[in-house]
Amino acid sequence: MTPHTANAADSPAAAEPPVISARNLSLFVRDGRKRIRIVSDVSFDIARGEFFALVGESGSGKTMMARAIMRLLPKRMLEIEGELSFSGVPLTDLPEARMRGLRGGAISMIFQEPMTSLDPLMQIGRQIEETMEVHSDLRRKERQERVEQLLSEVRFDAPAKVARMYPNELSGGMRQRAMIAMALANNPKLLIADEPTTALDVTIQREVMEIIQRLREKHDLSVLFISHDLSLVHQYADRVGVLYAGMLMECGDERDVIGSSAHPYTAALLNCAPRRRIDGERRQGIPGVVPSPLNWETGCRFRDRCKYADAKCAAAPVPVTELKAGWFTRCIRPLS
Ligand SMILES: Nc1ncnc2c1ncn2[C@@H]1O[C@H](COP(=O)(O)OP(=O)(O)OP(=O)(O)O)[C@@H](O)[C@H]1O
Repeated sequence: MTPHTANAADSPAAAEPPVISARNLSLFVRDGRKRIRIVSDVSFDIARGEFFALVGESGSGKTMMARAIMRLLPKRMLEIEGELSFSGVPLTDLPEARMRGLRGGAISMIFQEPMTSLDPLMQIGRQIEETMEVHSDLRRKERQERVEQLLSEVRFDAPAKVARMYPNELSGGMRQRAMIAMALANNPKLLIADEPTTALDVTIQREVMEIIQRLREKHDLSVLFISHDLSLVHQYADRVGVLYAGMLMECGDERDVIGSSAHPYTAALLNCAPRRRIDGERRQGIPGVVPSPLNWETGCRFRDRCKYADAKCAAAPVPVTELKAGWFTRCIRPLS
């Protein structure tokens, strides 16, 4: 399948391999003796410094993609087929010892719930220092200085004071910022952010997004942003991948995917998004539910919920069509 990638020649990072490259990637989980495919034939690249958003309804496979990149689950629980590489290094067969060096080092991740990463019994500064102990050879004094520098980068006015605090002394938004500081401790190349702002109110959400954006610009960080929130994606992403029932239905520049959605699923998702409500349109859910991986059939997986579908959509696997350089869709009659 053709890679879902931006026009490489236009990219300033054309000479170096993408930070993330996925080719015909499928993921499988085990349920007893059954091997269940939960992601099918996904291809995309994330270039250096690029903000790539993965969107889709609950159960579409976004989190499992992130887990595959971080290799957070052992092979017996999450199997990877196809190619997945990080800055040219294949991740699929990388020995666990080397993967541990990348995780929390060159690749780091933040979650919706900061307490997934933060230890409630340890001071914030100490926790950030610990990640540096694993991945760097900085001395104690240097680590402590870096902790304060990181905390001020995520806009704490009194970093030394925050370093001595425990997670329960911070508000939700402050905890999220502390988690970002921790994720940045070892100068990652890739930050995976899985619904990092979903639990926060709108003002704090903006603040966290602005921090991620600023850090990304300052450190040339690539971001894989997993979200349901298309208005945030519209505002911050360079490129967007739309995942549905484990398949990438559309992928391309934010301007194309959000601005002129080619796949009826992208259009339907946008129709549910708050941005459209502001325009005065009524919010509509997409009728029906995402099919379970146990019930995937040949043909387009969205067809039962698609208002444009006919018999042809069920007949054969849907090929990927390139609409223009770097903009792909998996629909036999794209809207654009
Ligand atoms: N151990 C498992 N056994 C069976 N199915 C699984 C297992 N783990 C995950 N799945 C299925 O994999 C699919 C992808 O789940 P995933 O959590 O990646 O979706 P998501 O898009 O991140 O959803 P959300 O937005 O709710 O987090 C879902 O259909 C889920 O039911």
